[in-house]
Amino acid sequence: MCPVLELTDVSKSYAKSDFVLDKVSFAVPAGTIMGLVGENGAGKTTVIGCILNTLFRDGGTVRLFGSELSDGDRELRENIGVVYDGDNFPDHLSAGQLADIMRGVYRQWDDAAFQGYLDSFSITREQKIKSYSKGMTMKLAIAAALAHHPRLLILDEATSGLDPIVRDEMLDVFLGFVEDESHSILLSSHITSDLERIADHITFLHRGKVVLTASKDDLIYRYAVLRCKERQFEAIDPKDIIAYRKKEYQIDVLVPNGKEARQKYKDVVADQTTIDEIMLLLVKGKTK
Ligand SMILES: Nc1ncnc2c1ncn2[C@@H]1O[C@H](COP(=O)(O)OP(=O)(O)OP(=O)(O)O)[C@@H](O)[C@H]1O
Repeated sequence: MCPVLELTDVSKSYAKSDFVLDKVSFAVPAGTIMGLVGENGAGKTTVIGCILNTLFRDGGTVRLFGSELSDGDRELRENIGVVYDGDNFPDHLSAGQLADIMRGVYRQWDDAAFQGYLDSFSITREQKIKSYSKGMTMKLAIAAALAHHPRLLILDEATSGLDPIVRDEMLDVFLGFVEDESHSILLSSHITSDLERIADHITFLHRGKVVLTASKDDLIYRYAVLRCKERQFEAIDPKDIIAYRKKEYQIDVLVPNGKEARQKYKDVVADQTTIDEIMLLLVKGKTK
């Protein structure tokens, strides 16, 4: 089966900005959740804009469900649900009024499903969005994105700003969504604990480039960080080093296979790592 979403060498620059999105490639297979992480300004929102054609790409291709999205492509758009961190809808509307609009936008709009989400999120049809809390705003956006039965959900920092309880609830909704193996999610987030909980794969962006893309289980259970003294560091084969960071008393070295490294470099401590630590090493560290 072809990936639900596939980016190949997607590039983008902005006028009056040094930032360049540089040949970004990754794929999101059906039934999986891809986490997109990177420092502020790494290019996550730009990637999402290029996927949705809201930004003009300088080069590269984006394939959704095996086809390229064009501006008037209603069929493909029906199959994508999008949730942004900020304002998703005009705030003078109520959830009920939003449903009336969405019914005209999406052929697949399912009012019963929308009502089901509203009920489970404790949102009434009458209350105006302007009086919502941040959590309610996000829940409404997620309900609206899911109610037209998309196959791909794109979430740009959709869980940031939510308290741990609401976040946990939303993560369960996302996991429920991908139980259908034709569904997928691309989720950009700073909250790496969320990604550790739900992502199947993680793509790390740094200064507009993909610096690493791997399965979450590999990142957590296969990759490792070696804690080295200078002389131990010098003995490490550069081919084994993804990134390293010199600290006051030790050098942390990210390697792709902790088990192999433990056998090869017997006197070095090799720790299991976290998405946060990997991101720090990729962003603040160096490559050999
Ligand atoms: N319209 C624009 N014109 C010029 N530069 C822009 C524009 N939009 C974004 N940029 C620049 O592109 C870079 C990437 O921004 P982008 O919003 O994609 O990053 P991000 O990873 O989503 O960041 P954050 O985590 O802070 O939301 C930044 O340096 C930003 O200033």
